[in-house]
Amino acid sequence: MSSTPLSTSKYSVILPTYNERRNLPVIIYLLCSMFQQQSLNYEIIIVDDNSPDGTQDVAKQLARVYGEDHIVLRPRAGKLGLGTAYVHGLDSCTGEFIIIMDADFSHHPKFIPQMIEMQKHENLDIVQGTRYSGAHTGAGVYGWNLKRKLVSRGANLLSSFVLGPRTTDVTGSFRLYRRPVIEKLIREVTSKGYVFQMEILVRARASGCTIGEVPITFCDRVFGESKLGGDEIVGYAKGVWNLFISI
Ligand SMILES: Nc1nc2c(ncn2[C@@H]2O[C@H](COP(=O)(O)OP(=O)(O)O[C@H]3O[C@H](CO)[C@@H](O)[C@H](O)[C@@H]3O)[C@@H](O)[C@H]2O)c(=O)[nH]1
Ligand SMILES: [Mg+2]
Repeated sequence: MSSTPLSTSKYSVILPTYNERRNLPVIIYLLCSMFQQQSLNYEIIIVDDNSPDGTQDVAKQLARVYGEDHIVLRPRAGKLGLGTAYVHGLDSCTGEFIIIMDADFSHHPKFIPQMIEMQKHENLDIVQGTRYSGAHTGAGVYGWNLKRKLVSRGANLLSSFVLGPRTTDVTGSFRLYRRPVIEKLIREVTSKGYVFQMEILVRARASGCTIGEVPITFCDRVFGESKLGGDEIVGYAKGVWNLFISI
């Protein structure tokens, strides 16, 4: 246990899950251990879209182990998309700060203290984990094939070129927000799927939010499969266009 807590604020993690039964126990263990070691006040909101693999049963067991004040299950009836999962989870958050991340260990909780530290030190609205800056720290993507790397780089280049958000990783979804900031931005966002991350960051820049970046390593999942399909890629391109004509 550290003697001086990093912060006295409460942190709410929104963890969207779809078929993450095998990943959930470990990510929850890593999150809870990190928050306890840092003496931070926290809750984890699991937004599960009725996963057929029984993710919700595992979530309920974890709530019994770690306490229902720390693990909150907010299920939905079916697979309704990643963007709307955050909107749904946000309604149940009680912390002053919101952390969004993936449940498949691609986003390691060890980076969260750095994100909190940077937010406090620079009094920022948003801190995002970036895979595309700070390569000397080991930041980057590990485990993706060339096609997936090109899709990710292409998506970032497209939005940088068209929308100029001036951050290095607009599609990444490991972020810390001040709660009022994400609550305001989320009301403006129209995307439902993976494109949500890019839209919210572009809108954040347009409305003058202060944004910091912490380099992160993104390792591809070990268990299960990515839910990113061709329709999400088409949806992304449409999202860039819609923002271009509306902002
Ligand atoms: N509730 C819910 N959760 C979902 C859904 N789709 C995906 N998820 C959850 O969202 C997280 C990310 O999904 P993955 O399928 O693992 O995404 P990825 O292909 O690894 O993509 C990652 O990189 C992208 C950019 O490069 C990111 O845009 C994306 O958010 C994610 O970080 C996982 O926890 C997954 O269970 C959905 O429709 N509903
Ligand atoms: Mg993943």
